[in-house]
Amino acid sequence: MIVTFTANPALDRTITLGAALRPGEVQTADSVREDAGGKGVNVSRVVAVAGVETIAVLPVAVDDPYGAIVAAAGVPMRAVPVARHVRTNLTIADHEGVTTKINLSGEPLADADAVAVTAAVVEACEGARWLVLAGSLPGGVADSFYVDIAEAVRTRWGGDAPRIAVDTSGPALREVVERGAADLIKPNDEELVELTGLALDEGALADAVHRVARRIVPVRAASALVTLGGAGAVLVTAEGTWFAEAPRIKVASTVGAGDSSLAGYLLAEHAGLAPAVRLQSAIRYGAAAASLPGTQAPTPADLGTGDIAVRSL
Ligand SMILES: Nc1ncnc2c1ncn2[C@@H]1O[C@H](COP(=O)(O)OP(=O)(O)OP(=O)(O)O)[C@@H](O)[C@H]1O
Ligand SMILES: O=P(O)(O)OC[C@@]1(O)O[C@H](CO)[C@@H](O)[C@@H]1O
Repeated sequence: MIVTFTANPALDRTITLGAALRPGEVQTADSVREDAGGKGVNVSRVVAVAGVETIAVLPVAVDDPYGAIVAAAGVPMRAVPVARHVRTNLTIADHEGVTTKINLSGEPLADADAVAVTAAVVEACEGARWLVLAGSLPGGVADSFYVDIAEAVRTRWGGDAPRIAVDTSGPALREVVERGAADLIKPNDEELVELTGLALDEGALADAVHRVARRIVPVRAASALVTLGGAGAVLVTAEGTWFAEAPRIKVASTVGAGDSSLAGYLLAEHAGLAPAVRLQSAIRYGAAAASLPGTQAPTPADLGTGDIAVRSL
């Protein structure tokens, strides 16, 4: 079972244009769609459609329509009633799949609600193999919120605690890494640069990612899946480093591609597959997500069948 926790969920509204985005002008959209988003929800959606047990723990006000949208999407959920309402994030995808995303911070989470969601995550982790802590933190909680949750889970479940994957950014990611709280982190290249303060040499991107990520793995995080958009992804563990290029696809919307990669990695790990195969699964799921509109979750049937070459670095 894979438990996810999304501290700051989002309703994702995606507007698709039949032309390039022209800032400052009035344009007519081709279509609009809404998906229950937020990084952990996206991971749970992919895991659920792949037939693996999952539960998405979410702070959702009782009168917030977001809860019903998650349920309608078929994502098993543990909704923790809170005072705040879920934000709406906007994506504009142009005719070539170029994606402009505007995220809101959302309302702050009250102290008592933060205590309630922490307790719900701890309880949901009984018997789980992985806990995924994902997305930005809402206002009102400390930058160490994910670290505090990880500690609460490990204190409660001891040797039976799930392994913990974290996909966040900025100060929340820094706390997780400085405190060595994660078994797996999933930064993209920009987040890795922000985290380490080190630049990536564009000429040999995968080798540069390997060098920079080695400053963190395995001492500050047991492993890292660093996604590089259309350039692929690098997996760094104590045992080795592997790089795989992404397949060429027609991009519809890259929103949620990173979450699908993480889900693909975890599904392969859950199935007991080797690191290189986990990386291939991450790449396939990420590429499938990028080829689908909005924040649509890829199913196993959406995955490409072409060879994904993996290189050991
Ligand atoms: N243009 C693309 N072509 C092919 N595959 C892509 C493309 N963009 C993304 N992918 C796939 O998705 C994975 C994750 O993409 P990316 O690094 O952009 O994630 P991210 O920045 O975490 O995204 P998000 O936060 O929106 O989920 C890549 O490793 C790759 O496998
Ligand atoms: O503001 P955060 O929490 O960092 O990111 C939120 C978000 O952009 O992440 C998902 C894509 O990864 C979307 O469903 C959602 O809108």
